[in-house]
Amino acid sequence: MDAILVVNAGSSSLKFQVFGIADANLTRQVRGQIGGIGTRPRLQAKKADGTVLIDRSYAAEAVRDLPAAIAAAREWLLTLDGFELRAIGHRVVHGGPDYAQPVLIDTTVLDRLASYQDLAPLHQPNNLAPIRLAMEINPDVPQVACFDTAFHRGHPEHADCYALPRAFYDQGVRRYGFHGLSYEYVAERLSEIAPEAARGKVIVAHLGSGASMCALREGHSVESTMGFTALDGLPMGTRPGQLDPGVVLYLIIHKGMSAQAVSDLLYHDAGLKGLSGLSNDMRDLLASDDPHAQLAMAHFVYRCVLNSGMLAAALGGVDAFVFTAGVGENSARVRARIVEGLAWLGAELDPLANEAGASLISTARSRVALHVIPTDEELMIARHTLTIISAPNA
Ligand SMILES: Nc1ncnc2c1ncn2[C@@H]1O[C@H](COP(=O)(O)OP(=O)(O)O)[C@@H](O)[C@H]1O
Ligand SMILES: CC(=O)OP(=O)(O)O
Ligand SMILES: [Mg+2]
Repeated sequence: MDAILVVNAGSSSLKFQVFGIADANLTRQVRGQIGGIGTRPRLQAKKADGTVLIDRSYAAEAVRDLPAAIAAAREWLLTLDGFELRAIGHRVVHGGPDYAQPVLIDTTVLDRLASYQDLAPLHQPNNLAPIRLAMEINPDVPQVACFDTAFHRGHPEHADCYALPRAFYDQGVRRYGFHGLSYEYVAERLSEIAPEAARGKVIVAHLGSGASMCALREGHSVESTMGFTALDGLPMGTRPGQLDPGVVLYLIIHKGMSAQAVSDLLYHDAGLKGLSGLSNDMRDLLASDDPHAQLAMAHFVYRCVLNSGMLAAALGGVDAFVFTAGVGENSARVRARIVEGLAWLGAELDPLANEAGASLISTARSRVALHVIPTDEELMIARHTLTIISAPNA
């Protein structure tokens, strides 16, 4: 069967899917991931009908980072047969000022994407490594890069800029926003399950290991909590979220930290991990009664609520609020605590629906419809990839 392989390297997971192509349509064949990288690594993959193909746990040290996960996933993917690889679609987190659309990859594109590596050090190297590998091994299989930043590129300039001298904006110092493939999918899915709300003012909270929120108006992104890099906005597994830039200056000037040491701190040792001193994995914090774990949780919830207020202001109101990604899809407790903080917007949780993992978790009288929509970044990547390889000049 002709197939597209999709690869999505996040900060705590490597996700992959195989889609069959029949009559220019995509059919999901295999969906898998290595999640919990560095904490509780687990390789899982299923066929579209739910048949388990593999479910294997590893010691934390055995898959301690993304490169190790890429190697483990590759080894398993090579055991799959029955697929004729027609293309590979990749999530590439940073598209910089150059890419507002998915693109067919060649060495020029690859070099340009590599030049954004310092703007997304936690992701970009892991997004590009599988591309290089496939170029070497399968040079004839087309590869397509799909960007987290692309969905946000229509922001008005006053939202896209920082209050810095103009030259910096022209050089690419802009508020890009990330998780765009997830927001693109959620916007589309919401238009199917709640078309009226989807035409209105919607906040989507993508709460995973990386976390951000997006304000959607009529299905289009108008604001994001993330900016130039994926450090801004909400606190995350290992990233602090919004931080006074004065802290960075203080660390360099008064604490003698090098740029690399500050980068390591902000990308690897801050966020839930830094504040709790325990773990970057929300499940560990939820299971702990350690006061530092509880502080990290309280901070996360508080910042989610504060940022919701900011996005509500950007939209001038909120018709619907959507939870997605690892924490948003799976933790009823975190959802309940965030919704408590949204009561001032008229949001009212249906606790039973929330505990049951329903798709609609608000009461009938809630002024904000509350949804849980499992994201599918890989489906968006597969669609973009198919479009690009089907174009006449591809
Ligand atoms: N049942 C759960 N309760 C709370 N958090 C969860 C649960 N399941 C997964 N998570 C969290 O989801 C995060 C991973 O989400 P995911 O969207 O896959 O992240 P990423 O793509 O950024 O690697 C992890 O931090 C994990 O703790
Ligand atoms: C951009 C980003 O933070 O992605 P992820 O949540 O997959 O780590
Ligand atoms: Mg992710």
